Amino acid sequence: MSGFPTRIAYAEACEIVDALAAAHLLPAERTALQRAHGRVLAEPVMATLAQPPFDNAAMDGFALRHADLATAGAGGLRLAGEQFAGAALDLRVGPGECVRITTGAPLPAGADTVVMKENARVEDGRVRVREAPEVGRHVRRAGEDAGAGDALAQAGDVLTPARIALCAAQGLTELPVRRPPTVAVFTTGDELVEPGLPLRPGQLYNSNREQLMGLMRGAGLDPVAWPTLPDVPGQIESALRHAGHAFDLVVTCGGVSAGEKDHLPALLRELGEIAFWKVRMKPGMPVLLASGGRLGDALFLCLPGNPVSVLATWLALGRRLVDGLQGRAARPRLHARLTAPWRKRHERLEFLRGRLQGGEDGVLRVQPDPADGSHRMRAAADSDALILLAEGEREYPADAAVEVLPY
Ligand SMILES: Nc1nc2c(c(=O)[nH]1)N[C@H]1C(S)=C(S)[C@@H](COP(=O)(O)OP(=O)(O)OC[C@H]3O[C@@H](n4cnc5c(N)ncnc54)[C@H](O)[C@@H]3O)O[C@H]1N2
Ligand code: MOO
Repeated sequence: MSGFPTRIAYAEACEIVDALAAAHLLPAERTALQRAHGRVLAEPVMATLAQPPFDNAAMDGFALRHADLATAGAGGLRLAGEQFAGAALDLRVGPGECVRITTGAPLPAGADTVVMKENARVEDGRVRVREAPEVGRHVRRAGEDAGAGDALAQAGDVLTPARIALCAAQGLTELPVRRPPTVAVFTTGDELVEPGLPLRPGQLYNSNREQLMGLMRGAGLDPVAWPTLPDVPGQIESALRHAGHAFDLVVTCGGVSAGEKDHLPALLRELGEIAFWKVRMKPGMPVLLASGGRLGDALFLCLPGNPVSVLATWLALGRRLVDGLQGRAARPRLHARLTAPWRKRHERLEFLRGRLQGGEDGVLRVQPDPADGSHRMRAAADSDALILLAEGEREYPADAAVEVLPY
C-alpha cells in the first residue's frame, strides 16, 4: 500500500492530526452555563462588570477611617450603623465613627480599613480597637481581580469549574463553545467475547471497549459503542458506513495491522482517504487515521487491538484529535525524572508505562514499569503515566528528565 504517509515519526503524525482537525473544526454554539463544564470556548469572554464590582469587606468586623485609630484614645469610635452583605445602605463613616460590617458587604463611604471583630471590643455603642492594622487592611477593592473590558478567557480555553465561576460572576447564562465531536466506537475481532458470557478456548474478553469508553469520557465525550464486529469485511464496511454518515468521529480498535483478518487498512484505502498508517511508536505502531470518503463525512481513527496500544494511541493521538476538532489550546507538556535507569532496545519512540511520584523537593519523578509488552495491561493499570522515550536505542540513567503523559 502506498500513496499516503506511512511509518512516519510521531511528531509528523501530530502535525497531520492537527491539520486534519483544524480542517474539520466543529461549529460554535451557545450553551447554557450549567452545561458548559469541560467544553472549549469558541470566542473570548469579556468582562462587562468589574470584579469585585464594589469595594467590600474581607472580614466580619468594623469599617473605619484608619487615621482615626491614632486619635480615638480610650473612648474608641462611635458605632454609627450596620452594613451587612446585601443591599448597600447610604452610610457614611464620619470622623471618630465606625460601621459594623460583614464579609462581602459594601464598604461605607469614608471608610478605608476594616478591623476584624476579634480585634475589637464593643461597649455602650463605642468600639475600641485592640490592635491597629495597616491602612486598607481587609478591604477588597473594586476591579482588583478584573476590570470591565478585560478578557477573562480566550478561545481555546477549557471551561474548568473555576472558569465557569468567573463567567457566572459576570451574570452570564450562556457561553460560546465548540460542539464536541459525536463519536462511535467499534471493537473488532472474531476472538472477542463480552464479559458475562462463557469463554471458549482461544477466545478472550473484550476489555478494550470499556477502556476506550472511559478514556473518551475522560476527554469530555459521550461515545456510543457498537456491538463487536466480526472479522468479516462486508459487515465491517456496512457498520462503518452507517457510523461514518451519522457521527463526527469513528474510532475502531483491532484489525489494523498486517494479518489475514486485518481488514481496516484495505477498506479505508478503497473507500476513504488515509491520512497516515503506521507511526514509529511503541506500542501502537499500526495506528491509522483517515477521512471517511465514501464511508461518510466522519474522520476514522483506527487503533491497534493490543490493550496498551489502545491506551497509548488514544492519549498520544486520539485525544489530540478531539482537542483539535474543538479548537482546544495545546495541553501543557510535563516532564519528570526517572527513578531507575532504563535501557531502550528498539528504534521506535516508546510510550512506556510508569508511576508518578511527587517529592517534597518539588521534583516530579516517574518509576518505569519493566512490563513493557503491549498486552501487559496490569502494568498499565498499576501506572498513571506514559513515559515518552525518543526514537533510537539508548541508555537512560536514573534521574534522566523525560516527558510524561499522565492518565
Ligand atoms: N506481521 C505483523 N504483525 C503485526 C504487526 C506488524 O506490523 N506486522 N504489528 C503488530 C503490532 S505493533 C500490533 S500493535 C498489533 C496490532 O494488531 P491489530 O490492530 O491488527 O489488532 P488485532 O490483531 O486485532 O489484535 C491485537 C491483539 O489485541 C487483542 N485484542 C483485540 N481487540 C481486543 C479487545 N477489544 N479487547 C481485548 N483484547 C483485544 C487481540 O486478541 C490480539 O491479541 O499487531 C502486531 N502484529
Ligand atoms: O505497536 Mo504494537 O502496539 O507494539 O504491539
